Amino acid sequence: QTGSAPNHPSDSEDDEYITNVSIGTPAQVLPLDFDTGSSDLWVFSSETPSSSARGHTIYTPSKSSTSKKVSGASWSITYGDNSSSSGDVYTDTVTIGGFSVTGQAVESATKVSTQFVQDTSNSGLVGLALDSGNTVKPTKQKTWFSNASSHLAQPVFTADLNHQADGSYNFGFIDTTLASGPITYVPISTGNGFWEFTSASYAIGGGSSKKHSTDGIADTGTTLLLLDDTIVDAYYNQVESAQYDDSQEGYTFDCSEDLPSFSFAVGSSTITVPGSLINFAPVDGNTCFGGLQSDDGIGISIFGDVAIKAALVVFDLGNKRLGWAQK
Ligand SMILES: CSC[C@H](NC(=O)[C@H](Cc1ccccc1)OC(=O)N1CCC(N)CC1)C(=O)N[C@@H](CC1CCCCC1)[C@@H](O)Cn1ccccc1=O
Repeated sequence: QTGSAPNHPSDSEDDEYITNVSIGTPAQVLPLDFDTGSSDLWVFSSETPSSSARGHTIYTPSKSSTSKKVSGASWSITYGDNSSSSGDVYTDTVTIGGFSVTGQAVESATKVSTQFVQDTSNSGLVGLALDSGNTVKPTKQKTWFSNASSHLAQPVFTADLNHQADGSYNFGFIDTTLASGPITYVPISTGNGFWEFTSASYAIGGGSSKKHSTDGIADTGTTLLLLDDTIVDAYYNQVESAQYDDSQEGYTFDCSEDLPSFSFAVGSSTITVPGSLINFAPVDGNTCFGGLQSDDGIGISIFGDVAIKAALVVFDLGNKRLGWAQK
């Protein structure tokens, strides 16, 4: 058994990637943001204050014949960008790309932070990190992929994200035709509950590769590529008009500049992010914001959408490994 669902960028900046998910009986279809950096499936619902839910599609458990309230359960999550949400928990049938999981924990939001209220491109998140990161108390719940994996042809899923174009999340199979190069696998460390791996070196443009160990996570829920300051400073040193813009809290440069590519090691291979993907978005006039920025010393680097867009990424739970193939 397999599943295949299209995704699309939420806006002209590729800020998020949205996939339609069916919840309940009859199906209630919500646009959700798949996040391999967290482990809760939560939705705007009939329990979300209507002033907060305006502009969002909501899940109404009472309209689903297969919903069950998980008595005494609650959840609460705060993300890296300080957005947050919390609420109570139901189980229901959740179908993604034609593959159904029954008894999936669907976390219903009774509170959402301003960022979520304002971001009407999604009606919640599907967490696809490891189960250990789930926030439901008193009993942790499993992710949709964890519940699905034992029934899928293979315990794997792939992320294919594209700049201003549709992509896919495939479950239970790997469509190698989505990639231009071979898949290189690296082991993940599961201690923090993320798809966490180590990259041994990087290169800027056609330059020589520099040994630099990066401990990072593959995170579809993060827009940018966030790496150590030394790497980021070295990169923008190669961009003539680049400067650190305090108000934007990141490097900006003249939009007309040709940006160098950025390559990072995956095992004995490398993935190259073209400069065009690092010219992330205009901020004003002809000043543009970079898709490669500092990880602010948060102790872990984040290979977010800017990096994932350059590759087909294989999340292999069965073998506890991550696969990267150039696109
Ligand atoms: C340094 S983690 C920052 C990251 N949030 C972003 O990447 C947001 C995404 C976004 C874009 C547009 C509108 C709304 C939200 O976008 C920016 O912050 N941007 C994009 C636009 C740029 N101009 C400025 C910088 C983040 O918390 N991700 C988490 C998932 C997000 C939460 C917010 C909603 C979307 C999904 C998550 O995987 C990060 N995680 C990873 C590991 C552990 C904990 C953790 O929490």
